[in-house]
Amino acid sequence: MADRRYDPARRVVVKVGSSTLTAEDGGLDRQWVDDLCTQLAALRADGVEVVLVSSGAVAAGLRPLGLTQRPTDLGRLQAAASVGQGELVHAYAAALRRHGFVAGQVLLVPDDLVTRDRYLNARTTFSELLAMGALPIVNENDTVATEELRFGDNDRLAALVASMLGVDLLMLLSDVEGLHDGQPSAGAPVINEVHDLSTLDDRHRGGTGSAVGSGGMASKLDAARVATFSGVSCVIARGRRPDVVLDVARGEQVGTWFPPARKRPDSRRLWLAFAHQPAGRLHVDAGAVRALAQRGSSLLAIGVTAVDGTFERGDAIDVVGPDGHPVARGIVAYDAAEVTAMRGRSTEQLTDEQGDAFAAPIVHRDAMVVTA
Ligand SMILES: Nc1ncnc2c1ncn2[C@@H]1O[C@H](COP(=O)(O)OP(=O)(O)O)[C@@H](O)[C@H]1O
Ligand SMILES: N[C@@H](CCC(=O)OP(=O)(O)O)C(=O)O
Repeated sequence: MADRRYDPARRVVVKVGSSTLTAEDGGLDRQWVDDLCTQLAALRADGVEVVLVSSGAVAAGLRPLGLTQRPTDLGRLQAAASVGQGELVHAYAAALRRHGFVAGQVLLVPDDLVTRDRYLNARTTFSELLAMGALPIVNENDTVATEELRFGDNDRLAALVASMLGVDLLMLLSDVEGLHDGQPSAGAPVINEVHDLSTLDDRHRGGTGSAVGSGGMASKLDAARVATFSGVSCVIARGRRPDVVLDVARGEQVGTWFPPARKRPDSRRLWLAFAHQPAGRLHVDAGAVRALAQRGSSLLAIGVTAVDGTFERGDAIDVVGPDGHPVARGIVAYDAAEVTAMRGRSTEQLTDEQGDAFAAPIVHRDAMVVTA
């Protein structure tokens, strides 16, 4: 078809938000869950590998616990999620089974992706589930995630899973037609395509979102950044649009499309860029930014102007340009005190003074991913 945006996807992550899953009374809309599963099963029957990231645990837990509205305190939110997650997966598993497919539950917390061996382990589990024809259903492990150690919203979690699995397409299904050029309630039109996320501003990032959702548009745009950097197409579309999953998977012009920004970087760099939490920041001068971003060089001490944080050798750090924007993330070869002592000095000066002990770059280019 001439008006396709991209070739039909062979491997997709579909994320559905609480705002789409919930009925008028705030509980789980089982009829919509059935309809979604009919679409997912049709894709799967066509040979497309599908991972579903579904919010809605808290929403699904409200009614069984006799709650009439979403609690605000962490303890009761976690209790509601504990009850609701079972309800949610049961609803998906029952609906998929009617189409002959099996669901597998995957609950993740950020630590599962931060440590390299756990990241690889999670990736293997997904691959095995997909190879066996099952449909992984993912959510944050809300009952154990703490305020400080959360993905925060499932848009980010879905983008990390899409990046980790190297899928072709990430679909973020919400209660809006796509990214509006301003507040949807004020009649701002939907943007069809976004080729450069840096052209968007606060008008597009909007507020925190609907009453039941948590991230709003800002978290979807952050997810689009992670996806497109990872070589994954991203589409934001309305979850209740008939056949939305099938149409978006085929590349039809639905919602807002964010084409991949680059070819998929290698898996280790993607993990470094997104899953890893930086332990500190290195501020660098404009010359170092050019060397990293344009020439793919290693970061040398001479370009470092300041050091934030108390990191150890081997920790992940962000490299920040003179304007305060991150330009790269990498594994640092020295601890914070050593980098502080070395900063601004040439490799020759350092070798003259210290011998070979400080001759290596601060961050070697093989252990760095440029994100600017
Ligand atoms: N520029 C914008 N375009 C579209 N939606 C926006 C925009 N700014 C803010 N929003 C809000 O984001 C909400 C969707 O986010 P959220 O409630 O977190 O949904 P979900 O539960 O699907 O993740 C919309 O209902 C809308 O009110
Ligand atoms: N993990 C939570 C959902 C958190 C979340 O990101 O919600 P949403 O913004 O609706 O996608 C739950 O299952 O209720």
